[in-house]
Amino acid sequence: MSQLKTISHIDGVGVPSTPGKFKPDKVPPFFHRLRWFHVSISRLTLWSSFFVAFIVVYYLFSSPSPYSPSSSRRSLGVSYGGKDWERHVTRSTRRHSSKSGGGGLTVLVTGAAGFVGTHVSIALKRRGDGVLGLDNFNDYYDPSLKRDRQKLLERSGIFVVEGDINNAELLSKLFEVVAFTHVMHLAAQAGVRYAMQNPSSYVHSNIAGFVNLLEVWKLANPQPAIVWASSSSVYGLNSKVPFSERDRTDQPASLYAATKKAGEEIAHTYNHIYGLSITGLRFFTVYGPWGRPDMAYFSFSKNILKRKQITIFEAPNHGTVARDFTYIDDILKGCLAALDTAKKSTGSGGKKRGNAQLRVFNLGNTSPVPVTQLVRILEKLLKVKAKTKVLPLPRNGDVKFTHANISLAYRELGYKPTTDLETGLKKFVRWYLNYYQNSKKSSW
Ligand SMILES: O=C(O)[C@H]1O[C@H](OP(=O)(O)OP(=O)(O)OC[C@H]2O[C@@H](n3ccc(=O)[nH]c3=O)[C@H](O)[C@@H]2O)[C@H](O)[C@@H](O)[C@@H]1O
Repeated sequence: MSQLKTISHIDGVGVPSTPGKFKPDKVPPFFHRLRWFHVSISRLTLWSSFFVAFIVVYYLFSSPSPYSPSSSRRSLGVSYGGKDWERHVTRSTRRHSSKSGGGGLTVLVTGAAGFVGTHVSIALKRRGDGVLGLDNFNDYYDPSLKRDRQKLLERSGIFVVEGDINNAELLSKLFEVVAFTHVMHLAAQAGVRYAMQNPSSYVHSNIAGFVNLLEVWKLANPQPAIVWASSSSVYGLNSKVPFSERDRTDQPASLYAATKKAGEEIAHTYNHIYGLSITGLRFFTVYGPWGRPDMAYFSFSKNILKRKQITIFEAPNHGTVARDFTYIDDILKGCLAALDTAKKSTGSGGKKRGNAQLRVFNLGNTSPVPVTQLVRILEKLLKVKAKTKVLPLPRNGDVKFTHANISLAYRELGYKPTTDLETGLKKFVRWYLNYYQNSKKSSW
């Protein structure tokens, strides 16, 4: 009876509109079954609605509004925020005074799981500075190498926030939680030749990402002092050697170089309008342990060991292609010196309060080495003869040579590279064999 009531109350179908014509006692069994079926469907619908409502309410109350700052969030597929997250961030940025005189900086390192980023972060932490890493762990090259670098960072007490430099909300949150005194901005789309394949990734990271960071830094209070990675590639087709910071940089030979050059101009703008202290470092073909698999010294080593052919580019008329290869430890010293000599930004809350420092330095080795010589050294260290093929230098952004004049960096930063290519490659090869062969990891 209650079943019948339910049917008539919720579901009008099957209830006669004309009373008297319908005699429930004489309903055939088929109609009973039909009614029972309707009851079940209605109950199912009711309970499903309750269930859906419950899920919606639960979601609304458990996941905080994206506009509430002290909450846990998911953005670009990465979670951040919340008490636990903040505890990691705060612990990582705690300073420890040290005998070496360090320990005075609180640094955000973007691209911390990258090659230079890992080395710089660990060096800062070791001397007592507070360090927080930021990295999006993209797959431009094998992300497992980045994850292994992250483990190294974690062992040194450095927390790496997983996120993109284009995520303004995340960046603002970081500056809300920590009063960073400095930023070492190394996150970028690297690689000269890859720009032909994926041009937008260069615009996304090296231009849009950089502007996004600057927009956050200009508003930060205190504004941090910024040191960032430019590139020797800005010299482009410049033929005057060695390259000096005063030389022209308006002839980039690749989109990569153009985005780095654009970064230098953008840095000028933010320094001029907002009083941000900014130092650009023009790195010259940096190499060493935990390096980048897309670079020639790294991929040559892999292919030589696998007895695969490598391609060596040559300039027109069998001309030599050479690079001012610079060892990571020397670059590292230049980075720390740039941070230590960086003056404070002068603005706050988006307002400039005075002129701020704006610098650009070459960080090279001052002794270019032909790529053929790089291969000879690797053959000797790996004890394997390389199978080589010589091709003309492709028109995809490569330049014939690079050669740094480092007198300005020497004067202002005390920068003095001490590692020749063979010594540096010896250290790289030792690391490479240990990392890939002894640990049985598959190489990139
Ligand atoms: O100094 C810099 O600013 C730049 O240094 C490197 O760029 P690159 O010097 O081209 O370094 P590699 O890709 O390792 O190439 C080194 C040399 O090997 C040559 N090469 C490369 C690849 C190859 O298959 N064959 C070959 O002969 C290149 O022409 C170049 O002369 C980095 O990849 C850039 O991210 C960085 O900004």
